[in-house]
Amino acid sequence: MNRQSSDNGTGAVEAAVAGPAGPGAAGTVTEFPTGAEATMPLPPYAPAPGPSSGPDGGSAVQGASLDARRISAWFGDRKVLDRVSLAMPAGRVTALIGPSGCGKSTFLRILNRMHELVPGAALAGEVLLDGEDVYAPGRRLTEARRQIGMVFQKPNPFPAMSIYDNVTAGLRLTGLRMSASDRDALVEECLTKAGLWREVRDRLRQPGGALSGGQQQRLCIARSVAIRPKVLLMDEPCSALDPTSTRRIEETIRELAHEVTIVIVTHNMQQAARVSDQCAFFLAEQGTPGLIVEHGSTERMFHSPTDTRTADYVGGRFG
Ligand SMILES: Nc1ncnc2c1ncn2[C@@H]1O[C@H](COP(=O)(O)OP(=O)(O)OP(=O)(O)O)[C@@H](O)[C@H]1O
Repeated sequence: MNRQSSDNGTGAVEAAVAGPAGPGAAGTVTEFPTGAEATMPLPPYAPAPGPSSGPDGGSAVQGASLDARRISAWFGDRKVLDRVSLAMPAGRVTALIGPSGCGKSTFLRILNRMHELVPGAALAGEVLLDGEDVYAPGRRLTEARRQIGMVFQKPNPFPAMSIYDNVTAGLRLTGLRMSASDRDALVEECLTKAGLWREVRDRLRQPGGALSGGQQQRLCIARSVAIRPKVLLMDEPCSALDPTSTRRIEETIRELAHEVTIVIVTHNMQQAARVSDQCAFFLAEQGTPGLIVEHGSTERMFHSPTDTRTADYVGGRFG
């Protein structure tokens, strides 16, 4: 099924998940929702469940499965992805790797319906979130973005807004009301999950823009987590950060993976090896649209890939 760019104005939403600076160079969006979509209520807030046991006695898998089927994408006449299929299991970290320009970010943006905000952009295929097509007719754009959050390359907190208000920004923009004590608990919970609570607990009323780059990125993660997404997309979330901040974010990713499905684009092969459970290797050869050459468990992709191009890429011989 072909789907042309369908933004209708209210669709220019990255919800609060994305924040004011938008996704960056390609398709920057800075508007917030208006009208009915702006006040779409969230489900009632409930404290996050504690660790639970699955049938095998281990932790129950949370998050949702995401299944991309035969995704093709165009910018104008130019096809940049060709029938890419990838299953991203619930509660796992999937890394998208590959050389620059092969369509990783485009694929990521298709997963939460951001691609369609770019003028002239089009796509074909299906994205199933726990079996339901996020592009189904009648399905709200904001609903997809609430369930599938996004963290960008460049940290984009609301700089003048307090740390506390940054975390709750998504709730207010989507119309959720909750008591002050529930809100306090949520802020602590989300900052803790993002690995930032101990560093900011005494200065929650200071502006988000006063934090370091790595702290700002963790604040953005806290903001995304606050609206309880089922999936968190991360587009090179550490590329603007120093090694210490990078390691801190990687720890956060591993901790969050217990409760949310994560899909991360990274150029850093060590990072892909450290944080992901499975990898998909994208490639666009000689001006052809990007496709997935190979995907599988991170262990296998790094130690016994079946395609020589994968071996060359993860081995640092090109890219
Ligand atoms: N807004 C846009 N308009 C037109 N073409 C675009 C746009 N965004 C991306 N492209 C093109 O689509 C192709 C895929 O780009 P994309 O950013 O998805 O690749 P990528 O693998 O994520 O690259 P990188 O690793 O450098 O971020 C590229 O050829 C790029 O030039």
